[in-house]
Amino acid sequence: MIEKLSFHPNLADKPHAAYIGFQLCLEGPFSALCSDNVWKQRRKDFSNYLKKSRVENDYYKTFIKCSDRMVNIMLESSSGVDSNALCAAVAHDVALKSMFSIETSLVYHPEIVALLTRIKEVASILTLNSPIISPLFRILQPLADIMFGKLVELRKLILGEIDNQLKSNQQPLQEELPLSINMILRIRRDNESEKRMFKQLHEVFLTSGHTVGTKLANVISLLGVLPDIQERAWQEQDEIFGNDIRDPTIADLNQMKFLDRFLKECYRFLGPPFLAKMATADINVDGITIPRGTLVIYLLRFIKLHPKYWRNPNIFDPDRFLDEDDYLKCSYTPFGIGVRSCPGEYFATMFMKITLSKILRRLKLRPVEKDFRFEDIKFKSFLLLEVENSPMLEVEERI
Ligand code: HEM
Repeated sequence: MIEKLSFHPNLADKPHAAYIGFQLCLEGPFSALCSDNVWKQRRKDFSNYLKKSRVENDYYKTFIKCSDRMVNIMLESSSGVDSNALCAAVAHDVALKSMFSIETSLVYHPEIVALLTRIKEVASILTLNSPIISPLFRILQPLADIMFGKLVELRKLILGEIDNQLKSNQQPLQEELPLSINMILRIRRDNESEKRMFKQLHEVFLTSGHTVGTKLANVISLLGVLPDIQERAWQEQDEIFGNDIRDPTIADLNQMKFLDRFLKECYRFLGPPFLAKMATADINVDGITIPRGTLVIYLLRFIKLHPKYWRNPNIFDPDRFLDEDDYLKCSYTPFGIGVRSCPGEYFATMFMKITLSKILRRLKLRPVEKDFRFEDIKFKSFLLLEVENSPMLEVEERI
């Protein structure tokens, strides 16, 4: 049923009421309607800029550089690693370099990262409470504008840099420019408003940086509290690399089957808790009619932990994915499903695998608070499901 619904052309719009927090700051594929030309064009852009060949050829070096920097910072953190702050910073550095062609070192500026984190939290809270907040929307809009106004400095920096890049590209070859510049060129050509430009840039920034930062931090927390799993993941790295300290190649990454299963199991616990869609016309599926205008919410959290679909669903067991055929494809959808599914899946997965490979080979992680176990982890529902009480992690170098 979910599969049929997800690929149904009349059930692909993200209803504004359900994603209201994000409406305040996004205006691109994420929040536009499928019938809207903005969605078609931006979706094409995202898909083009995030395709496999581009990720492997254009972004690989950035992934390696940023993950090296992150491992070094972890090694220097004598009082323990706050994976949330570190991963958010690294992910935004990666996003700015790959999508905006801007070199940053946010890893050394926790105050900017803290601001970004607050903003995304407020947007998530607005979204999750939209039925209550919708009537107050008019009152909240100016407040939100003031709050997002705090991003002005960062925007200025980004736009200033983009302007420089535009000046040095008098006759730009669209394909070779970063995603953000291509978007701006088109927005200016079509005389669209500055506001729209900010929103679109913010969308690129948020979708590429926030999601990856949050998921990477959560995955590292889980690794830290699951010592047996961490050991198995390290053994796999040891079998592939032995004492060789080279960077992982694409072929190496493809060999990391246990790491793949570990990530999938992390996503089963940590993917989006829900997806919301709107029927734009009557839909008939399996004898059921969903009338036009119906808000359809997929309760993914419920499905991903339901004993009908998963053996021992509350146990963290990457090996359940060894016999994947046993599981219904649609009970596992961390990147969404259908025409609105996430175009950044390969980008996110590749960066995360490179970073985890580097961490596993060099470091052993354990919670500073010795008794902290997987069972102590609390999950909280934002737009993505997140770890609420990430433990500070102690780092030991593997020799
Ligand atoms: C671990 C990281 C990520 C996760 C878990 C994730 C998850 C998701 C989910 C669940 C959706 C909604 C799908 C739906 O409504 O059916 C989505 C949409 C989207 N994601 Fe991601 N994402 C991640 C990384 C990225 C990255 C790195 C980018 C871009 C660089 C990106 C860009 C987008 C865009 C543009 C959309 C909107 C697609 C549309 O509505 O047509 N995401 N993502």
